[in-house]
Amino acid sequence: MEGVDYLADERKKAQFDVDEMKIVWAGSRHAFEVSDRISKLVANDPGFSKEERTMLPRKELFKNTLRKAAYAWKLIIDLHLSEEEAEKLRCFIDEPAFIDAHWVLTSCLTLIFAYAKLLLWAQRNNRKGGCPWPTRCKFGCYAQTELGHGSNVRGLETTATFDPQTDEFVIHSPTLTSSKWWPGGLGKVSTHAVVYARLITDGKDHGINAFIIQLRSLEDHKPLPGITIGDIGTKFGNGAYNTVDNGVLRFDHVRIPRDQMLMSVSQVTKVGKYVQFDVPRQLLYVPMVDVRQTIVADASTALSRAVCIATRYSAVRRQFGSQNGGQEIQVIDYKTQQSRLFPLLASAYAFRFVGEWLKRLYTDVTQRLQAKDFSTVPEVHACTAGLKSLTTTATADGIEECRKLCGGHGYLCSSGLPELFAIYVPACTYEGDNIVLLLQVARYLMKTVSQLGSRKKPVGTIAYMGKLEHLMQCRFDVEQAKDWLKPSVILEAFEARAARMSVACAQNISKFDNPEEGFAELAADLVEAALAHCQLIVVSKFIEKLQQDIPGKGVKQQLEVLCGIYALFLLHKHQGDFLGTGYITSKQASVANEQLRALYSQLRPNAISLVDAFNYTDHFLGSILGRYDGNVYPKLYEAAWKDPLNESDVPDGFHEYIRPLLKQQLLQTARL
Ligand SMILES: CCCCCCCC/C=C\CCCCCCCC(=O)SCCNC(=O)CCNC(=O)[C@H](O)C(C)(C)COP(=O)(O)OP(=O)(O)OC[C@H]1O[C@@H](n2cnc3c(N)ncnc32)[C@H](O)[C@@H]1OP(=O)(O)O
Ligand SMILES: Cc1cc2nc3c(=O)[nH]c(=O)nc-3n(C[C@H](O)[C@H](O)[C@H](O)COP(=O)(O)OP(=O)(O)OC[C@H]3O[C@@H](n4cnc5c(N)ncnc54)[C@H](O)[C@@H]3O)c2cc1C
Repeated sequence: MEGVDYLADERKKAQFDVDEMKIVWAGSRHAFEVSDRISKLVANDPGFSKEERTMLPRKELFKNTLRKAAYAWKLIIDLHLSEEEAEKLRCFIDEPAFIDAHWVLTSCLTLIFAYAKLLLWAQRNNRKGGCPWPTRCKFGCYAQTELGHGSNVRGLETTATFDPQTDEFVIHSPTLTSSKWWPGGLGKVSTHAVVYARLITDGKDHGINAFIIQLRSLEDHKPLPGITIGDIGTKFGNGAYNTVDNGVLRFDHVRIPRDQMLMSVSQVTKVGKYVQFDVPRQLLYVPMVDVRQTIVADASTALSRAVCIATRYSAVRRQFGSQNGGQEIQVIDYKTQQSRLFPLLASAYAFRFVGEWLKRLYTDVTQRLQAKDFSTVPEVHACTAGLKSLTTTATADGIEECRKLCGGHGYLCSSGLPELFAIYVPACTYEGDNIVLLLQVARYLMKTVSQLGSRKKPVGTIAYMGKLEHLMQCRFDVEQAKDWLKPSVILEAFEARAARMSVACAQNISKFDNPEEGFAELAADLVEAALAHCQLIVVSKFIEKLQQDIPGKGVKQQLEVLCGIYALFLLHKHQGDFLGTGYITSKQASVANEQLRALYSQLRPNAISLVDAFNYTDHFLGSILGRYDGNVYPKLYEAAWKDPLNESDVPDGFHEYIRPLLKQQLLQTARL
């Protein structure tokens, strides 16, 4: 750090050991050390500068991303980086790129490999020789979505028709709407793709299956015969996701060998016989579970960045209240600022811990899959779908709230917030639209409720439904604000609310003759019930985290404050649910709010140190408002002069467009 630390006084107020909190945030001492080392490596390397990103035209921007990707790849090899270090490098370079897919591919970390490894899981049984999936000197992408269909995977139109004469599949795009549309890395870079298409043998449609298809020549990079590919166009925001070549792809009767079908759930034999394996068909969807859990883990990173910027700037920014010529009030001291900012800070920590937990749950399911145990797939699907939806919606909204919390300056690209928002907001859509995903959770909840009478006992995140009788009747019976700090009280409140909302939906659905009709009619209520269930998971995983041994002076106490804020903020925001289901009275809700305000006051002196614990470099934050040293105004002023518009005092176009107008005005004035 250079120069004066304008936030030094704030840092002195901390009531906890910040270095120990950094380790809690990173997940372990080892994870902290790797992150710390790699983030500094990136920050100190001018090859990874992001300064001009929002000012570059698309073509230059894209080429610059290619350069960074190649440079990063060279570093990985030259420095012998491990998979873990390479993944951190990807994260701290902080530029969405085709390379993300490439990394997954070659280092077991990237998206495509995540998909391919699961799909290939059963393929070993029917395939001898090498895997067709590219491993070296090739790039891959995941081509599922089409122009006409994204959410409705069963509605995809691309066909893969088996030709037993040649032992090949013929891949075809029969309509305009069957064009693959959106895959990242497809438009300009990928040489191969995992393509989802309808499998047809002997005139019979067997539904969606996955195929590995080479798209471009490995010699001159041109599309192979019968293949049309391009970029789908500029996306929302300057810089932002425009570093990625999301693409369009069409096939005109392209032939591929039979063994390039990923035969995880079914197989086509040489004579064209379709064989369905004794595994659930949903296995085809499990790869989406993989990426969704990664997205949950990433949400806390995006939200914490925005919160770090808004918190530091809120301590630097002063408005009103100057007395006797003294300083004005720091905006962070306004209760309204606290009530908007601190729940987001608490959410960042909450999402961190639920992300860690979800990773463990996912690792468990992958191990079970290897052992052909499919019993936990529905729960993991519901958890990843629901938490992906909850965390990405809250993070996208949270980034935008942080922009507003920074007032006018938050709207400048140099605040880092507009680009962060533009890059992040599609997370609410990709890998499953958030509403569509919550409806999946709702289906799981309705199924659970309908099976309650049977011998099947609810377990895992749905175990609370096992005590439904109690949860439907219990009442919150304490009156003091501090009672709201007891984990058992908070947990029961969230369990009772979630259970009652699910049961109410199930009862309303049962009034319809056709349950599907009931489900469709009550979809909006079902989404709310699903959200209540997901919020319960986040709250309960935060509480579980606090039951662990957490070393470091005051660290656990700070986490307790954050957990209380997260839970009570949700309770306040969704008061209608808690009151409507009859678990609490309006007096108790107002007492909870009193407690929430007290927690904000407890958090206030620690706010800056709690965001310091994220250990982000100024490079990663990419924000003048969020600078570690708080030296905001001189740097904002300096940055303005770097804008291309300020290269000359007289702008291009002056002589053509401004001068004639000025002259005209002068003439008119003269006539008057
Ligand atoms: C790029 C590099 C990344 C680098 C590394 C990673 C870092 C990541 C971080 C950040 C960068 C991310 C970059 C962006 C990446 C974006 C990629 C994409 O967007 S790829 C497209 C995704 N497309 C969707 O997600 C479609 C959404 N639609 C669906 O998932 C399904 O179609 C769905 C769920 C809506 C089903 O619809 P139905 O009703 O037609 O379903 P039926 O096919 O009949 O199956 C229903 C049964 O299957 C189960 N099911 C559904 N989905 C499941 C799943 N995923 N797993 C297990 N079971 C599932 C259900 O529970 C149900 O089960 P029962 O019948 O009730 O027992
Ligand atoms: C940046 C980005 C990257 C992407 N990368 C890839 C990629 O690499 N590979 C790939 O294959 N795809 C990719 N996608 C596509 C992405 O997965 C889809 O856009 C996503 O699954 C949503 O599908 P959709 O576009 O069809 O939305 P739609 O389903 O058309 O959604 C439109 C609206 O309809 C609503 N809706 C839809 N169905 C229902 C329902 N049943 N009930 C209630 N409401 C409903 C939605 O909530 C939404 O409001 C990417 C998308 C983006 C934005």
